[in-house]
Amino acid sequence: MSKVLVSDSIDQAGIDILSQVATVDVKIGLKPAELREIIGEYDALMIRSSTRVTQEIIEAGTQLKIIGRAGVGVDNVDVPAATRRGIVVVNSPEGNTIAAAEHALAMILALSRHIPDANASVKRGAWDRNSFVGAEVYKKTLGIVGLGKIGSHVANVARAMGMKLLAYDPFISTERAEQIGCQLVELDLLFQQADYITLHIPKTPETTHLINAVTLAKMKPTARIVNCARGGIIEESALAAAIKAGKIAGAALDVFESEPLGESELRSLGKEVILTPHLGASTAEAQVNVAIDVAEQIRDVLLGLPARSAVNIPGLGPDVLEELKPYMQLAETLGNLVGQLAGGRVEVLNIRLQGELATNKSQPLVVAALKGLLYQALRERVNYVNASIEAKERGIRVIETRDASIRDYAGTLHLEATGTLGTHSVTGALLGEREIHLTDVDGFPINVPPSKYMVFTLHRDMPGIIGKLGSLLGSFNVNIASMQVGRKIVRGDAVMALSIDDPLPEGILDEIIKVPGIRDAYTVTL
Ligand SMILES: NC(=O)c1ccc[n+]([C@@H]2O[C@H](COP(=O)([O-])OP(=O)(O)OC[C@H]3O[C@@H](n4cnc5c(N)ncnc54)[C@H](O)[C@@H]3O)[C@@H](O)[C@H]2O)c1
Ligand SMILES: O=C(O)CC[C@@H](O)C(=O)O
Repeated sequence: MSKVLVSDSIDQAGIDILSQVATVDVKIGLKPAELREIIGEYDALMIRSSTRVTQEIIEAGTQLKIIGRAGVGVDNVDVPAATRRGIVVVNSPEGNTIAAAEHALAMILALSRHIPDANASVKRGAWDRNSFVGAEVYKKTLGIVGLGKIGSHVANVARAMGMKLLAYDPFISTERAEQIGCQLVELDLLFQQADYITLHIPKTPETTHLINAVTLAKMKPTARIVNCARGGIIEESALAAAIKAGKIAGAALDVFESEPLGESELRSLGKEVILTPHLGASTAEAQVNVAIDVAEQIRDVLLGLPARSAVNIPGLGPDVLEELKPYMQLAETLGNLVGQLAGGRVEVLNIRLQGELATNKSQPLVVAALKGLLYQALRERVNYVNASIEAKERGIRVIETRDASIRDYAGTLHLEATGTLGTHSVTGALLGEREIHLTDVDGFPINVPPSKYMVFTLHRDMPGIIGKLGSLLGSFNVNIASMQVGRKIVRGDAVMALSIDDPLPEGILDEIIKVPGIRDAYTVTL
């Protein structure tokens, strides 16, 4: 059974899912050296934001197949190091969207009405109504930096509160911004006009210290700024100085340049500054969402299935992936099969997507086919993350063609592998949306579900050949589960596909090839 290490606090709903397929160890608060010491035993690691998964940890995780981040940001994971090692990194891009957006909105209102300090003063025994006169957000301008998932939800709620919305996001269209009721503007204009500025962008080299002494100087003296995105987008020393000097009115921060927040001038400021300890995602609902989302992906990857939100393989929405998953399994099976038929080193892989597949995203299918093709060479080392890199390094040329015409099946996938030992091809389709069927081998039509152990022969279609092969296998105690012949013309060349119950014992393939009429034979394990 696989082993999963959970090294940050994760909702039980996630642990329950992982326990269906793995032994789960929950060890919270491990020091880096302790994590490095034990990570080698585990197939999967599930974390939140506290565990730092450095290159050193990744290198020590010799069995690791997947790292699951129960949340959005993967800035605590060395993703390039994981990719190099073929480890899938998954996250939960949407599980805590609402929680983070509501935290930002709560910060805006709390800043406007001095809720934290007013609360603290009443609890101290005071009844001071004069020190906490606030400001309304109604008809005020909110500047949203980053109009993605969280920024858009903030916009929707803020609009309902009667705020005027400006947004800056160089990657979204004016139409999209207008749909959400935002006017897309340049950053400087947003800084100049906003009464409230809320940040919902990732931390990148471009966004690091986006809020600094220079940009703070562009803001209104009454402006308040909220950061529930990532620490480091605001230069904290410049922010503290600007607030002290009255250059802006206040700030609410949930995230910090260094977490946990250590010595900081921000701690010493009054009611104009609100600080929370990275609580954006900390709602019961969000924690259940992200735990389930990530645990399901870890479970899938441990079962050999693709993950829907892998950050280091081509991104696909969950809906698209759900639809493609069975076809990805088809592609992988066909890749594995054609690789074994071709034997030797494959130099060119032709992939034809037919029917409904021709209009689909092909990249995941190509990756799955390559994963299957390379399985014989690389075994468990090849996966959806590194299959393309491995194929490239081996000089495998991939040629992709599409044919939208629909023949016998809604969608078929055809793979042809040319290698040092010749060319072979296989075609497959899905029956009833999930059941894989081989529909063609080397140009001969067949219709068989693939099985774990198979034998294929290329032979002359002539009387007695099936009986002779059956007797030969019987004499070696090989039990045939099913058999089918595919031919183009009567008494011409034909292909036989046999499913057998156990692996073909050594040496029997040579005996099969000696049967008169059989020209070639292949044994395959899928
Ligand atoms: N505080 C928390 O606990 C918490 C919880 C969840 C998410 N987050 C953080 O919130 C942020 C937003 O998350 P999301 O889910 O909305 O992400 P998202 O990817 O849906 O949206 C991010 C948006 O930022 C835009 N963007 C990128 N670079 C930009 C730039 N230089 N200037 C302006 N816009 C830019 C993108 O186009 C995108 O629309 C992330 O940093 C995420 O890590 C924090
Ligand atoms: O509470 C957490 O795990 C952090 C959540 C948040 O920062 C995220 O990136 O999803």
